[in-house]
Amino acid sequence: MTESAEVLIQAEHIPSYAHPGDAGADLTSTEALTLAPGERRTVGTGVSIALPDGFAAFVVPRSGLASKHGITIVNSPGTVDAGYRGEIKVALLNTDTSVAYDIAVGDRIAQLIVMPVTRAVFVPVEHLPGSARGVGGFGSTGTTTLPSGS
Ligand SMILES: O=c1ccn([C@H]2C[C@H](O)[C@@H](COP(=O)(O)OP(=O)(O)OP(=O)(O)O)O2)c(=O)[nH]1
Ligand SMILES: [Mg+2]
Repeated sequence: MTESAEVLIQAEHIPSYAHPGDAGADLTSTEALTLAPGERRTVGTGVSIALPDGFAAFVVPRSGLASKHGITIVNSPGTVDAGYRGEIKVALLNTDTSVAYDIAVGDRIAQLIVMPVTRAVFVPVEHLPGSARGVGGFGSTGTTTLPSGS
């Protein structure tokens, strides 16, 4: 990862990248709580940032919490706008149907990915240009392996 951007921050715990080259910086919980099976809760991180213009940050789940415990984020990826100055919060969901999940203060609950974004200039038209895909979507190509060369 070669690109970097300066992001102004106020935080109890500065989000940290676990390894060089990681895309996501881990966000920690400011609260101790237990997520009952099926429960969702919006949890504080104690982090407020000012992104440069032309950037956004995305709050995304940690794969370990998801695969081991079923902990995900309801609105993933949560979008943090460049103009947002409030506390970044994480809308956690325990998808497990039988096991509660305990979170302690300082636990890493999500990760933040900072990315450049493009604002669209929407141009209304009568007809959209054709494309190879056309209107096919939502599984239109099936699930089995495509023939090689396609
Ligand atoms: O996971 C998230 C998603 C959003 N936000 C903050 C930053 C973002 O800039 C703001 C608004 O988010 P969004 O636009 O997704 O929510 P909304 O429901 O459309 O609220 P609003 O009407 O304030 O835009 O909430 C978070 O802290 N965590
Ligand atoms: Mg919004």
